[in-house]
Amino acid sequence: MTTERRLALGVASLGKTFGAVTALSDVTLEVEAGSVLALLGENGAGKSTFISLVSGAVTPSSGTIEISGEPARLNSPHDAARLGIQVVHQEPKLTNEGSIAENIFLADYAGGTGLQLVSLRRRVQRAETLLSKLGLADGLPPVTTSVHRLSAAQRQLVAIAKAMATEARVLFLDEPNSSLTPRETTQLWNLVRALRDSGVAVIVVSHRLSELYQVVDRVAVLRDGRLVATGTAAEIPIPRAVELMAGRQSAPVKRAERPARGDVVLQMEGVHTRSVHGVDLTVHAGEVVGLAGLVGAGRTEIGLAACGGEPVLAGRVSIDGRERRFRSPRAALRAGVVMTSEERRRAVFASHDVTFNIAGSSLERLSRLGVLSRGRERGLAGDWVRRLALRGSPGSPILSLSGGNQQKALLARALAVKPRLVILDEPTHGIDVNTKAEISALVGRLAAEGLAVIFISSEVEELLGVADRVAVVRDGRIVQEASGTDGIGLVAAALGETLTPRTEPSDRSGLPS
Ligand SMILES: Nc1ncnc2c1ncn2[C@@H]1O[C@H](COP(=O)(O)OP(=O)(O)OP(=O)(O)O)[C@@H](O)[C@H]1O
Repeated sequence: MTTERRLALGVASLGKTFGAVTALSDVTLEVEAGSVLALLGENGAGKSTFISLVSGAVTPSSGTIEISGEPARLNSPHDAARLGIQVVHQEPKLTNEGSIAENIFLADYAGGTGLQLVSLRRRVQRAETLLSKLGLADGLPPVTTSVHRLSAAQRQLVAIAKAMATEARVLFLDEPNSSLTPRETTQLWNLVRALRDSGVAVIVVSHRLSELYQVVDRVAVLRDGRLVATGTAAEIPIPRAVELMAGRQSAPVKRAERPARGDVVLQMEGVHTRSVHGVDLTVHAGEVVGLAGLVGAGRTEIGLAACGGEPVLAGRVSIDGRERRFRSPRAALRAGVVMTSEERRRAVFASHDVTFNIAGSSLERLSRLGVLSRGRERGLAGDWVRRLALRGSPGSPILSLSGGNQQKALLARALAVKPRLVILDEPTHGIDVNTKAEISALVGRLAAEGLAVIFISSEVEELLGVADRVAVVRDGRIVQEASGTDGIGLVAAALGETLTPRTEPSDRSGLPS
């Protein structure tokens, strides 16, 4: 094995503007073969733009790119792929009907001709060989298994295997661990280490810094589109990275002291829906109740049952002591119950601007005699843009915002209706560390003013910081409840250590029952 340092990727003075917005400016960076680089930055700092430029999806406005020491002109992702650049996105685009083997070797269909160049049997063999070379043979079901049967973590592994089937030399992983349990993340990092040891340059974007730092060698920090620091993980430890990302020292966000909880706002008694089985849950005014559990455990479905998103088949849902049978989320909204969706892409009003995306659920309140006041709409949106430090002007198309900033707009839309009860489903997915802490603090302040909150999160640390009480959900049931820092801490520890991938058949949470 050679000890010679080889550059896998080099960019010089790389920049990109979108109209008046400078997304990336004058970035010069080198990434060695056989290393893992963390690309850090707050929401809107330019990370996705960097990936898009280097992977040929977007053309730079300025600067140069070198791949394996050779200048590269990338006119398409295909050009970049030929030169060994691959990107695995947070939700990998896999063909659900296809098997693992078919997905990995999709490129073996002759481009555009529909011709199958390699027999199925051969593909199965090649997939098995590749997976065992990558050390994944035991982490995945047989390669003939259909991809739609896989967990989020297994889909990530298949997407990486697919990227490696093309002999990638530079692999970008965009928020690969954001929906994974700690155990799944460990498995993913083992794969990343194996790739690094085989000479691949792996560049990882993630807002879950403590997990990310388990695997990275070097760190590069972007702020406002500029590269503000590079160094080893030891030279730029997490607290320093967070400061560099923000451009200021971040004061620890203190948990807001809350007065004693108020009256019961939500009461669910023996609630059954298609996927919820006999749930009892009470949330008081001024209380934040966390719902913990695996992706797919039924946390979202409990929220949907409370807000008219899923028909209640049996049991009772009461708001402020009155039984309600909401026929739709819109009906629940009128009663002051609102839920944010974890599926950002479906929840944004894609063809509208930031203002409408924030004010969209408050239009009745902003209207007089049925006429919408544009001034009040803009005022409301502007207020939330400031409160959430949302990066993007109120008049910008929502899709021109970075992912994390779109997420903030959705959160603002829910809070702007001044609800009695808000159900937040993974509200900080894709949100940077500082903003995440600010959002927890904001939720705490709103609770202190009397809001009742259900906070769904797969990040146990976050629940520890924000929730007064945590209910653990498994298979559509609440299997455990805990309150107080110690109780929640115990639940958090149990979740962190024992969660297992969701395709495992029997006991899926491993929690003490
Ligand atoms: N197509 C576009 N049109 C206009 N502005 C854009 C476009 N794409 C990105 N931007 C802007 O460029 C800036 C950088 O966005 P980018 O998506 O690269 O950030 P990011 O670091 O990936 O953020 P996040 O952590 O939220 O994903 C943002 O201000 C964003 O609004």
